[in-house]
Amino acid sequence: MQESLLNSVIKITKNRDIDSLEYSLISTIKEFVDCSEIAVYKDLDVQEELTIERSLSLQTLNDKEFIWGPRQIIDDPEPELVSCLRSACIITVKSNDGVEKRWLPISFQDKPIGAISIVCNELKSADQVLLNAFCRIFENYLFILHENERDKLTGLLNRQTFDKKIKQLIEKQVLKQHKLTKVDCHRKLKQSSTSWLAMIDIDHFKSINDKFGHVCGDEVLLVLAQRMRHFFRSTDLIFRFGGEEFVIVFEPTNFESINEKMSQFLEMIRATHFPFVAKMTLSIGMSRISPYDFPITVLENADKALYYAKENGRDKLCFYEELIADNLIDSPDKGSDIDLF
Ligand SMILES: Nc1nc2c(ncn2[C@@H]2O[C@H](COP(=O)(O)OP(=O)(O)OP(=O)(O)O)[C@@H](O)[C@H]2O)c(=O)[nH]1
Repeated sequence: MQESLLNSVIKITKNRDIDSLEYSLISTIKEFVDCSEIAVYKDLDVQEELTIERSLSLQTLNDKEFIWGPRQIIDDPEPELVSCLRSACIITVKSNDGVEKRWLPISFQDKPIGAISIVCNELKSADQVLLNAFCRIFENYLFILHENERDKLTGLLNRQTFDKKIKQLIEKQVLKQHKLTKVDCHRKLKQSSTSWLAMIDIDHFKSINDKFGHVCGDEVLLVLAQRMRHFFRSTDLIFRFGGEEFVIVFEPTNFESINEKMSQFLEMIRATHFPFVAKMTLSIGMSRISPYDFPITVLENADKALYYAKENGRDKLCFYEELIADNLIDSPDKGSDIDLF
């Protein structure tokens, strides 16, 4: 027991990203505690309101079979989960047939940010001690990983994590594509839906710095980052890529939807009153992420579209694929001067 426990701790602390950490935590709990369901919940804290996402779950079907549940926003969370998140206390509910559901809070810098739920027949006191210990290890390690993945000023994902995250996304798409080729008619239906990458750059940001100083420039960056977090879905990955440059990787959707969403975003930014600057605009270059693309190619494509937007009046959204189709930019073989790592 002691040896396998140590091995589990080693397994948990081997992780280098938060998604794998959640996966290890659930598998470890499953290994040591006899239960039928485990899930990790997160409070996404959108516009200071409780917005709960179930980031990962495991449901046992029988001795050998279980299913992993995907990331999902919970529109109607159970009141016990809400209480657990609000009070940072363990909440337990026992049904008449003896099945127990327990919610354990997960805190980050003393603030509850999520919870682990577990369903089992009877939670023995030794299991309770283990569960609490696993949650504390998870919390501590979450803190370290969070610090490594995030940009210090804005709290958005940093550039160093981009490569890993986009590779994971492309791998997922390739797998999906393989499955769909087996069901050809399904593929036709889904063809127009792909992931997208947006490269966003503030227009004339240097003049904000020059006029008001770097600290005020930082404040503008911070407000923009908050606006982006509130405007886009929690499942979209938002990176601060460089000084005043941001990259967003979107979940699969079709051209019309992403075009509309990004146009609304530009409109929202135009209407926002930023500190020190009454009006600020953005230029955006977009590129489709195809399953067999290299991350650098996607970035280069979005960068070319962004460059075109900057050269053609700024405050606009340009799609790489449209620019190519309309012969407005060079063919794919010509190089770009994007500086990668
Ligand atoms: N405040 C602040 N400024 C930064 C940071 N990183 C980069 N910058 C500044 O961002 C500015 C970027 O300027 P440029 O690349 O010339 O572009 P721009 O003025 O935004 O003009 P266009 O992109 O051509 O519209 C420079 O003044 C940098 O010093 C940062 O972390 N904080």
